[in-house]
Amino acid sequence: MADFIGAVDQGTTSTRFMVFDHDGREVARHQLEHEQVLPRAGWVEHNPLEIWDRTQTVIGSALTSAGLSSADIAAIGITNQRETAIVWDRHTGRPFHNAIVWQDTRTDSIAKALDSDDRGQVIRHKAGLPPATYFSAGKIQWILENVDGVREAAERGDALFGTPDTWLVWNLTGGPRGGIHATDVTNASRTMLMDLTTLDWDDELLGFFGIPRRMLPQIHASSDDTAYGITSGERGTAKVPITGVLGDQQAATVGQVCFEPGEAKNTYGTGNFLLLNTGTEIVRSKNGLLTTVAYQFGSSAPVYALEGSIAVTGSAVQWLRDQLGIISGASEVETLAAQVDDTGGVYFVPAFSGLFAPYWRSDARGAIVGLSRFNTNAHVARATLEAICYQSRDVADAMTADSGVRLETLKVDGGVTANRLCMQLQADILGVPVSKPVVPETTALGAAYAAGLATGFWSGTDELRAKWAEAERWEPSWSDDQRRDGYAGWRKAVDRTLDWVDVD
Ligand SMILES: Nc1ncnc2c1ncn2[C@@H]1O[C@H](COP(=O)(O)OP(=O)(O)O)[C@@H](O)[C@H]1O
Ligand SMILES: O=P(O)(O)OC[C@H](O)CO
Repeated sequence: MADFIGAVDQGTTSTRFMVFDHDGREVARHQLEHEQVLPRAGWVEHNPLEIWDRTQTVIGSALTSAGLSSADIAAIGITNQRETAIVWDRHTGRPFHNAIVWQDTRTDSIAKALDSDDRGQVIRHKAGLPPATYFSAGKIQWILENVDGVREAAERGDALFGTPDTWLVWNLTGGPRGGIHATDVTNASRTMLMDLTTLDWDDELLGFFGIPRRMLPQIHASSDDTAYGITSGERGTAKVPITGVLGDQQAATVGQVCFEPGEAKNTYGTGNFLLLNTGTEIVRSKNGLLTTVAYQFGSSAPVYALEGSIAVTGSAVQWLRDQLGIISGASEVETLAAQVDDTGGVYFVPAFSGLFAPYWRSDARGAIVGLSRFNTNAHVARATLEAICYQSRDVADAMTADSGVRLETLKVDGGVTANRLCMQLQADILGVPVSKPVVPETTALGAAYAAGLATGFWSGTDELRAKWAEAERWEPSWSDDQRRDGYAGWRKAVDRTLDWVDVD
């Protein structure tokens, strides 16, 4: 009897496999990091074969550690870092190039050119995204133009494109021996090639980037009991149906059971991703947010979201550790920041590779401003935590402006939420309570939920909603004046970072 659902969470820094029982409780997990390949300033790559190898290992090890076999797993869900582009040979399974990761900025000139004429507006309208280096299409174009033989292979139908979900589904279902080439609506909505209204690849968008349609996977619902096939049986993954696929931030939205319009979650990891469910309505942002597909379960209508994507939040804490050396582990930032009552006038804007939402300024670079001789490492540490919260405030304000929805509570998850001081600062800076669930692994849980809904393991969203429970809550403690003045200082600091580098 298969009593469990498995979930692969293929993230930017690591890949994990988790097993959940019918109550949504974790019964097994294994996680492995992969190399961050940084060939030049601004370039970030992953080795797709390493990711595939890690995926097989974590599945096998998690099952073994819990004394389970694949016969105990009713279905698998896959969730993944989004936008990251992989192009490979359908006959050999060998990638033509390393994966170009969502953080990579090599396609700056491609993005800029699109925004210099009408194409930028067409893309915004059809795909719901602003031209930026973040999305997959420019990365595919770069591979087609810079790697020998790929364009010809793509025209012949021998080169396949996929985000990490597609790469893993194809490999898990047999690879060159009949692997299924598929993606879901949420991942497709991040490529810049899908029309949000038709949920299909769009020829005009494909034309902007010179991408042959034959390279692209079939788009399916996020929860589907047949489209993604059955695992082929290598290394502990025998004959399990893959019935859920969705991007990691959308999976966290599902794991946080944000099923009603107006419900939102914020995930604090390498970057931050705040998603607001807007229901079956497509809300086009006028304030620098993305319009994206939140999920589609089976044949039901797709549910959309507004998203504020922030590139650098938890990774700014890593920078304090690795580059400045003022802490030796991420959790130490809390102790250091708690040594002072405030930042002593310091603001840190970690615009390491420009600013994502709501600014979309690739000409910005990081700045620490407001320094006086009085300031210490502790002020910088506290300013780093505040920067995570102020960037989230920027996107929350943009969401209110776009949708009219004023958050009543912010549901949070991700690695940084272990930092209680940061969560208190978030409540103070937003002026709304911050709430963290009992199961912090909302991303893997959301993928498991999508997979389990498809097979009837769970009956529907009402059953899932009943499983959500609060573990911790932080109430705002700042006065309105303090909140207003603090935010005004942040906006001034952001201004200082703009127009810093010449992207041409
Ligand atoms: N106690 C902490 N305080 C602040 N940041 C933290 C803390 N613990 C972890 N982090 C940050 O959280 C991030 C990892 O979170 P995680 O959710 O695993 O991210 P991802 O899925 O993006 O890899 C790292 O950038 C790390 O610096
Ligand atoms: O892998 P994560 O958790 O850093 O998430 C990355 C996002 O999907 C990028 O859009």
